[in-house]
Order: sequence, then C-alpha cells, then structure tokens
Amino acid sequence: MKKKLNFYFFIAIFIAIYFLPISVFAAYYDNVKADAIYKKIDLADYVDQIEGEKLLNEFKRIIAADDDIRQKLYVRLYCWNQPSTTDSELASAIKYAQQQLLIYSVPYPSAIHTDLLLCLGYYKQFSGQLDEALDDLSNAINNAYELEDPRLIADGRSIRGSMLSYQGNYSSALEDLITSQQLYENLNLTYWANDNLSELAASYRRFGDADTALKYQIKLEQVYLKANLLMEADSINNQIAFSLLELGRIDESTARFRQSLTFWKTQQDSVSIADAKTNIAGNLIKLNKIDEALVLLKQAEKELPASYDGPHSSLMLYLAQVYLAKNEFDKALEYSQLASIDFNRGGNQRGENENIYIKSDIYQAKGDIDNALKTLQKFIKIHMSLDKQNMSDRNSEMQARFDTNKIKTENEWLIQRDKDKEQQLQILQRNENMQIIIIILVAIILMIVSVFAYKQVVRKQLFRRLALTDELTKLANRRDTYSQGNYFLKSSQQSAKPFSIISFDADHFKIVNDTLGHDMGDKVLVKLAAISASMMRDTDVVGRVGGEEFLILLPNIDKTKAIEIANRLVDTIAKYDWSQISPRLHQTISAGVASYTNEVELSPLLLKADKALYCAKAAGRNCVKAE
Ligand SMILES: Nc1nc2c(ncn2[C@@H]2O[C@H](COP(=O)(O)OP(=O)(O)OP(=O)(O)O)[C@@H](O)[C@H]2O)c(=O)[nH]1
Repeated sequence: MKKKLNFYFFIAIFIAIYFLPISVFAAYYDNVKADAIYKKIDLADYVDQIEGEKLLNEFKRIIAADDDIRQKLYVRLYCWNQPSTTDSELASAIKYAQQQLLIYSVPYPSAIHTDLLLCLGYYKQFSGQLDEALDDLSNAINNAYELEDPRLIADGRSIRGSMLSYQGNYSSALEDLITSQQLYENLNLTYWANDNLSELAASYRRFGDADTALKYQIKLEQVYLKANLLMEADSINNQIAFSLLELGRIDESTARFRQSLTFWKTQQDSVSIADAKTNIAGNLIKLNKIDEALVLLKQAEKELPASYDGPHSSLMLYLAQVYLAKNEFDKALEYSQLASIDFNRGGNQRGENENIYIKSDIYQAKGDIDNALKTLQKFIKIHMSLDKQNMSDRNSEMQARFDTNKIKTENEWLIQRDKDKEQQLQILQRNENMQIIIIILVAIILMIVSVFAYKQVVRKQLFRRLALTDELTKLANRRDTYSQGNYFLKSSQQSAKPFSIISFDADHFKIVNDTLGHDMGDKVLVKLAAISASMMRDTDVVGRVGGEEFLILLPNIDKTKAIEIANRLVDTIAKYDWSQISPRLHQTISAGVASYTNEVELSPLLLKADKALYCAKAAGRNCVKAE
C-alpha cells in the first residue's frame, strides 16, 4: 500500500513537471503565431477580404483571454476590418467603435483609444457625418502626436488627407498626405506608403495637375501588378482612367474603365460592376453617345446603393445629363436633385457645382429662364469662391512642396523616438523570453531530480525487502518473522485477542539431502514454503527460521483453530505428489503448536512450540502436537 502511494506521488510530480513546460511552451508558441498574424493583417499582407477575416478569426482564437495587450490589438484590428458597404453596416461599425472608445477611455490618450477614434472618423466620413469625422480624425491625430506614435500619425493624416482631398480642400490634404507619405516610407510600410501615394496622386489630379498624378499612378500600377495585388491594381487603373480623362485622352480612359469592368465581372462584384459602368457611361456622354450611356446607367442604377455616395453621385449626375440630352427635362431635374443630395452628403463642392451648372442648363432648356438665371448665379458664386480657394491652395501647395524639408526633419525625429521605444520593447520581450527559458530549465532539472529520487526510493525499498526475505524460499527470514511475531504478541497483550504459532520441520530431511543431493533438498524446501504460504491468510506470516525449520504466525487464532490448521498443513504436505520432484520421494513434516497465554516476549512461546514439535517428532513424525 505504502509502495503504491509513493508511486502515485512520483507520477503526480512527474506529470505536473512534465505538463508545466508544455503549457508554457504552448502559450509561447500561440503568442508567436498570434504576433505573426497581427503583422500580416497590419501590413495588409493577404489576398482578399475572406483571407483577412480568416486571419482575424484565427488571431482571436489563439490569444489568451487574460492577454490584455493582444486583446487590445484584436479590438483595433476588428474595428478596421468591419463590413462597411451598406448604411446599416456603416452604422454598426460606428457603434462598435463608439462602444470600444467608452471601454478604453482611460488612460487618455492611449494608442488603442487613438486608433479607435481614427476608425470612428473613418466610418463617419462614409456615412456623411463629415464635420464629426473631421473632428474625430483631428483629435486622434493630436493624440498620436502627444503619444509620439509615428504609425498612428501616418494613419491619421493619410485618412484625413484623403477626405480633405475628396472635398476639394487641397492645401490641407497635400500637407497631410505628404507627411504620411514620408512617415510610411521611413517606417518601411510599403503597402500603406503605396496606398497613400495613390491618394496623393488623386489629389494632384483633382488639383488640376493630372500629369504629375499620371506619373505616380503608372508607377504604382506596376508595383501592384508585380505584387499580384489585383484589387489595388484595379483601383489605380481607375485613377489612371480619371487622369487620362482630365488630359483629354478619352479613348484611353474608356479602355481602362472597360478593363476594370471585365475585372469586376470575373470577381462577380455587382457594386463594382455598376461603378465601372457608370464611369464608362460618363465618357460616352462626353463622346455624345447618349443612348449607349443610358443603357449602362440604367443597369448601374439597379445595383449601386445610395450609401456609395461617391460613385452614386456620378451616376445621378450622368443620368441628369443623359435625360437633358434626350429633352426629358423633368427626369433630368429629378436626377440632378438626387445628385445634389449625394454631393452634399459627401461634401464634394466641385461635384455639386458641376451639378448646379447642369441644373441651370436644364432650366434653360425647359424655358424656365428665371430659375436658370438664379442657378447660374449660384454656380458663378460658388465657382468664384472655389477659384479663390484654388488660388490659396496653389500657394499652400507651393508652400507644402517647399516645406517638405521641415516635415522631413520632424518625421525623422518621430521615427527615431519610435525606434527607441521599439528597442525598449525588444529588451522587455527578451527578458520575458529569458523567464520562459528559466522556467523550462528549472522544470527539466526538477524532472531529472524527481526521477533520481524515485529510483532511490525504489532501490531503498528493494534493499529493505532483501534484508527481510529468505533468498531461497522468498518467505520472511528469521529476523523478519521474529520481529513480526513480537508485534503480534504485543497486539494480543493489548487487545486480549488470541495469537498462535506453528513451528514445523521437514522429516528426515538429512536423508533427502544425502540421497538426492543438496539441490533437490532445496527444491523440497521451496515447495514446502509454497504449499504452506498458499494455505494461510494474507494476515498470517510464514517464515523460514532455520535450515528446514519454518514458523507460522497466526494472529487472532486460538489454540484449537491453530491445531486444526496445523493438521490440515501436515496432511496436505503428506498427500502432495512429491514424485513430481523426484520419483521415489515422499516428504512429510512434523508440527508443534503453541498459543499465547500470558508470555511477555516471543521466546517462551517459541520454546513451547519447539517443545511440541519435539513431541511430534518423538511421536513418529508426520503429525501435530500442541503445548
Ligand atoms: N538442501 C538443503 N538442506 C539443508 C538446508 N539447511 C539445512 N539443511 C539440511 O537439513 C538437514 C537437517 O537434518 P537434521 O537436523 O538431522 O534433521 P532431519 O534429518 O530432518 O531429521 P528430523 O528432523 O529428526 O526428522 C541437514 O542435513 C542439513 O544439512 C538448506 O538450506 N538446503
């Protein structure tokens, strides 16, 4: 029993020590994997949205619930990777960002809070909440500067720059986009540097510098095609088409829009197909192919959701133009009104002014001179203010171009600060790794020590057993038998329960040795031991106390019962088929029984048993006598 307990104890220690490093290892491995996934998502290093979602789910699955740092990274990634095509998707994306902002409001500012604020502003601009979006983005950028976090500054200024550029606020847009461009390049974030460059190029185009835009765009298209980034390549292909259009190269522009239509047909993306058809139709209108344009626009109208206010505003404007050309003035006016809604929602002043101009044409064609004049006056007013802004933008653009040295110095300082922080983080990470290695080493040492300790205990137990066992018969030896006999005697003294012993001895054993040899004599002794041990209870002790003398200890057995047991043993041995050992062998034993009366020690009881055994021998052997 004790032996078993020891064994289980060591097994338990072994398992604990064995599994401790395994769990530490598993956690460490998961973290390494999670960090690699994070990097992949952060660098946009995946083929499409589906792969992106899979990566995000895998990241969530493997990070531990109590891993605060990675859980925060998950919230940030999740915020940016929500679906945002429809109005309801946009609303739920905004809601998620707002809820998380409340959760992570302390400490302020923090990287997660800043990133969530950027995320919120990003979605708000697409849902038409332009002023709020600008506030959120600007606050986030201020926080990013306070945190001296160049990546967040770059993200914030890139998003704000794109938004301002779309709205026609070129000077601020260029300042933002040039800053973010340098930061992305310094941080070696190639994907985002290219993405930002495409916005920068679009800004030049909108600003009237389509040549510069085209130069950047053609280069970018090569980069994307080489990297097999087909979505990005298509996006830049569209930008190139717009630049070509602005440069009056309408056929080349149309060919590129058609190329985009083919691409989206293979992708079976109905919204993007509708967008491509709208763009082609816009070019067809310029070529006066009105009917052809109308077919495409009607197809697009069925698929393009109004929440896509950019492409949708163009669709509405083109439909207004087409119906004007077809002299269907009411319809033209209706679409012009819808275009106004889109342009105002997206804050696109340039677009809205173009729409106002067309509206004035519609009124004029309708013969409504009053409204035609009013609308035209409105157009001139806005046009002049835009022109003024354009002038100031041009000055600012010059300034922005000359200011790049200042921006560069500021950015370099930021990057250096970021590198310092990165170094500190690496040191911390190294320390963490060291701790894990130490835990593993200590566990291995403990494992080795416990294996040795276990072996030592097993060996000790073996020695103990050998010291108390008779080598030939494997019975308890004389020392052990007497020691256990003393113990039973003491128990009987205390409990007043009976205790008996049987001393037995092989009859004429000398003759067996002399005639059959000592080896055969040994076999007889082993058999006698086996027969007697098999006939006793587990609580009895059978020991070999001399050459061919044995002693049986019978706790809780009185004299009558002991005599009965002794007789049964003598009979069994006498009846045993000894010819199995040697043909003419017939072995018997004589036994003496003694029971505890009031002996203080074992020796008087042994003496009594020996006396009885002597009597049995004297009585002719093969019998039992009791004292
Ligand atoms: N084979 C073998 N013989 C042993 C061993 N120990 C003692 N003996 C022998 O046992 C014999 C004991 O002989 P005795 O004491 O004369 O008694 P006996 O011949 O059995 O005659 P009774 O006891 O009077 O019936 C001796 O010949 C011992 O050598 C042993 O371990 N192996």
